[in-house]
Amino acid sequence: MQETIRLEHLSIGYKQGKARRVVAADLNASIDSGRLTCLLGRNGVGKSTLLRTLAGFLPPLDGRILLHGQSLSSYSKADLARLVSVVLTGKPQVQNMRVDELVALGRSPYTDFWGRLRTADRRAVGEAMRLVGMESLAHRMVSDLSDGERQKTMIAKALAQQTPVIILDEPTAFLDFPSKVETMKLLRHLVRETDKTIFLSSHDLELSMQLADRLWLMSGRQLVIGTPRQLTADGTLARYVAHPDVRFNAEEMTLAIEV
Ligand SMILES: Nc1ncnc2c1ncn2[C@@H]1O[C@H](COP(=O)(O)OP(=O)(O)OP(=O)(O)O)[C@@H](O)[C@H]1O
Repeated sequence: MQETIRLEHLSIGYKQGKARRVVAADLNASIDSGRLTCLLGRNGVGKSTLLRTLAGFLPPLDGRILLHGQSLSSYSKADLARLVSVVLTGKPQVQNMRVDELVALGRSPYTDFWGRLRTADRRAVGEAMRLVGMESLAHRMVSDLSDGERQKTMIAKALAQQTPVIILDEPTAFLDFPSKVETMKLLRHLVRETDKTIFLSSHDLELSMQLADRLWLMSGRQLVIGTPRQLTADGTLARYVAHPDVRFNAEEMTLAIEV
């Protein structure tokens, strides 16, 4: 287990002409390998903005991000593609291809100009589809997939990329309950077995509380970080879910709805 990503006085948000829309400011934190870290927070609080900034898709407004001790902005696109894979929400732009072809795009940092797959690439693609349970749909068109199947395909593409860091924006959003559990358990297993760094956002609070090693809770402009046990013990999670009809069981880390 070691520090992979460090946020130093990081401010995130959007530039609109000369105006700046600051979503969160002065974030200081680090993400370790070998741990599953889940980012929680209400709608619109800035989770996707943070993930997109950590992935290098959005420039920081202030401060900096270090990846393996080096400024994220100093990496070339090619180097970054071998270090960080990203699964964002929303439909992939490529629809007119087969599932196995889309997953194989995850190998592009390693293939030649023509994208020719070698044995090792094919093996990585097959293994990634097996891990997410998409082997039987390998030859289906992406445009014909359900939302959940498409989500799994995108996770397989990220796994095929074989990067030490994986960033996922709501990877369980469209999945049915067993698939949510399987996906979270797969990611948890991966960080342990391969010492990867996995950072994901989620609205599945119970799953995150029960399966994450660390939680990041964004609220207002604040970021609270701790293990699920710590954030339960200090009342942070109870405050986050506070609602007259919701009972938070801190012992079992479950939620019950009063009817
Ligand atoms: N391209 C953009 N330009 C300006 N503001 C944006 C842009 N994209 C998002 N925002 C704003 O930034 C804020 C944070 O949005 P973000 O998508 O990061 O939230 P989120 O926590 O991921 O929300 P959700 O849980 O609903 O997905 C919101 O107020 C949103 O309206």
